Amino acid sequence: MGAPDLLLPSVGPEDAEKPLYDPEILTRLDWSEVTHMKGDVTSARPGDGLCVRPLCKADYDKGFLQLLGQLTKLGDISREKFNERFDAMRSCPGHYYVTVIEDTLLGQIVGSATLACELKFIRGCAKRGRLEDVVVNNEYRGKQLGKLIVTTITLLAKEVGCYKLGLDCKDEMKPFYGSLGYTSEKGNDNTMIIRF
Ligand SMILES: CC(=O)SCCNC(=O)CCNC(=O)[C@H](O)C(C)(C)COP(=O)(O)OP(=O)(O)OC[C@H]1O[C@@H](n2cnc3c(N)ncnc32)[C@H](O)[C@@H]1OP(=O)(O)O
Repeated sequence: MGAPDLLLPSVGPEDAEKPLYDPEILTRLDWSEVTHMKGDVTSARPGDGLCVRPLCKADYDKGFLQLLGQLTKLGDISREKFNERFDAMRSCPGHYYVTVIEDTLLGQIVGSATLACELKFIRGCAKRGRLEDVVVNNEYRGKQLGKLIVTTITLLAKEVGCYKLGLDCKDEMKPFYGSLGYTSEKGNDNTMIIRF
């Protein structure tokens, strides 16, 4: 028996394409009351060559992390570390919905956002959603992909039973989220944090 090939990918092709969450949920989103998308764009009809779907491990090779690098500091993330984090998320069904837009013609991830769900005791054991890590590749901005990915996550949160969906953003982003139905609550428009 020869020495193991160290260049082999750590996951087989089937595992690489396995979605983080059931993509069927995306087919159930109700876009009927969304009026802010031009050209009747939805997650099912995102535009020529585009596809909205859950993250999969193969996206490591499709520029997913480089895209997140346009949002914030990324750090050094090996394939192994990425796969471990992906598996940890997939082992908590109903909690992590990392959703991407792929340009299928180029095989590149060009947009992403995450719905993270938090289970509560309050409100009769309710579920609260958080919209996280919204980013569109800078070469694709201004083409409604930001609106598309945020609206997809908003409808997804409703579909999976969140009673509310929150986000933190800089002041300059408030008009963007405001145009998509998000509001600051009266007397509670400051989110306070402690960084570690
Ligand atoms: C909860 C969070 O994750 S907050 C972090 C948000 N992400 C970032 O700041 C990362 C860097 N920025 C980006 O990736 C992109 O600029 C995004 C995601 C904010 C917007 O993506 P785009 O694809 O350019 O947005 P899209 O084309 O859908 O624009 C929608 C509307 O929002 C407006 N808009 C877009 N970006 C901004 C902005 N930074 N500030 C104010 N308005 C904006 C557009 O002018 C457009 O208005 P229109 O419909 O009247 O033409």
